[in-house]
Amino acid sequence: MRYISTRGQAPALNFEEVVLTGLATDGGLYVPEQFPQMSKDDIAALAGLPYAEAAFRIMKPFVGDCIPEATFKKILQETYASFKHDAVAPLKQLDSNHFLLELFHGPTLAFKDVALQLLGRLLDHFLAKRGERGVIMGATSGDTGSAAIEGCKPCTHVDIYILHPHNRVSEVQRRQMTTVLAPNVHNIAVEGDFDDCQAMVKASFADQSFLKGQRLIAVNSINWARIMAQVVYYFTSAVAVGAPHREVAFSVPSANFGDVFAGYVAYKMGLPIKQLIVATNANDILHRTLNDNDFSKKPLQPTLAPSMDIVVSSNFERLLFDLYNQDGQAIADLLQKFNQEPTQIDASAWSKARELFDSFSLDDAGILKVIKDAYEHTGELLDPHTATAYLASQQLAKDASTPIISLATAHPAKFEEAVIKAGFKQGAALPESMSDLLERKESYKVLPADLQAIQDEVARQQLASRG
Ligand SMILES: Cc1ncc(COP(=O)(O)O)c(C=O)c1O
Ligand SMILES: N[C@@H](CCOP(=O)(O)O)C(=O)O
Repeated sequence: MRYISTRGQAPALNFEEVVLTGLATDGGLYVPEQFPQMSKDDIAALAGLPYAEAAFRIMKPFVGDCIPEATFKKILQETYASFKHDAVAPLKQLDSNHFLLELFHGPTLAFKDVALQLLGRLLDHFLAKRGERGVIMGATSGDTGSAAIEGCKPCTHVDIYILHPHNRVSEVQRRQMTTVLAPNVHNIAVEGDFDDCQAMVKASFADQSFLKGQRLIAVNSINWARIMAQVVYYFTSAVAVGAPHREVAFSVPSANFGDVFAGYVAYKMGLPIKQLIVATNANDILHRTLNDNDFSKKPLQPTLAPSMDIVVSSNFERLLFDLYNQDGQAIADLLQKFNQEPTQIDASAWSKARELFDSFSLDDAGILKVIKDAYEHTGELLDPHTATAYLASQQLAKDASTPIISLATAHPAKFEEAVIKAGFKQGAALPESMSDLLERKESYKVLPADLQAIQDEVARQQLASRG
């Protein structure tokens, strides 16, 4: 399997190189040159398999011969043994046709664990084989950070720097990152928003001279392995409700577009997906683009679903690249225009997207109402991100005979403020392993949203720890 850049100029890479490279040298994101295909029989054969075995069959074509089969199987078994639920991503039936895919049974209670528990292990495997160390820089609006730290903390070959927007993540989210006091873990609270953090991480890939030759690695969904691992639960959940003999729809809380793009990859691989609903909070750029072809930025608004407080959505570029028939130059031109002024995507590309995608946006008042109503009707306490997808699935489902699966992307215990504002006396309880989280010692540095200041800090820490 070869991977190519969405901007068309960077060299093609294999899986190992893609995992260790992050952003392409032309500023694009890597995607497989062709999507591997799963036949009806391949998909049907996933029924009843342990999650790690299904993951092996679905991911193997992406990995190619970069990892020996037995080693990859072992890595997957260890990865998914870290989840609290045997099914890893269990499906709960809410009514005759509506299902909730619980993706929060990993160590940090969000869907990011599904991919980041794997990515940490893949990085250790490749770096150990090469006898190298790497520096990870990641941006988080709340969940990627802790999942990346948890996934990479045991890695003996990496130092990790996570940038989060200061005072814009929930207290539980912040503490899940800042109370990990391992010597290779560094937290930076940036006086800005998530877009600032993500832009500085991407700029650091473009010019890595501050690292004096050390390798820079991405843990955001820039990294293809993140998307690849998320493709698996689209297959496993669809098979559980009748695929490949039946079409399935998904409703996905969305922001950086990595999760729903993984659904698109599953569709391209042959999974019979009838509809992908992109659900957003009040930061509605994805909804405006998909619904009205209004591809324009609006100022970022802090919301009660803070992990989705994103305007510049990284992975949308991967979808555009596919819709534009892999024309990297056209993507580079479009994104340059988008950065300067409101624009539109090409009409035929947009129409193609509309055949599969629908979209939805929900403000804070709506989120609170959904949390309350869903609890009354189903007994499920939804987190504020999941709430957007839950309502979207009810309002946008195409027909009553297609099962629709809403992705539950985080555990409500991470978002006490929203749960209390929705009318509950207290937030959901944290699991036993985290019961003392609010008393643990924290360590993080507050820095301005200034690239030089961030890179100086990383370089200083690297010098101090590695000499
Ligand atoms: C809880 C939660 N739900 C949904 C999302 C959106 O996922 P994506 O960025 O892959 O679109 C995120 C993070 O972005 C998240 O942390
Ligand atoms: N919502 C994310 C934002 C980063 O997205 P990623 O999927 O590209 O890592 C977060 O919680 O940090």
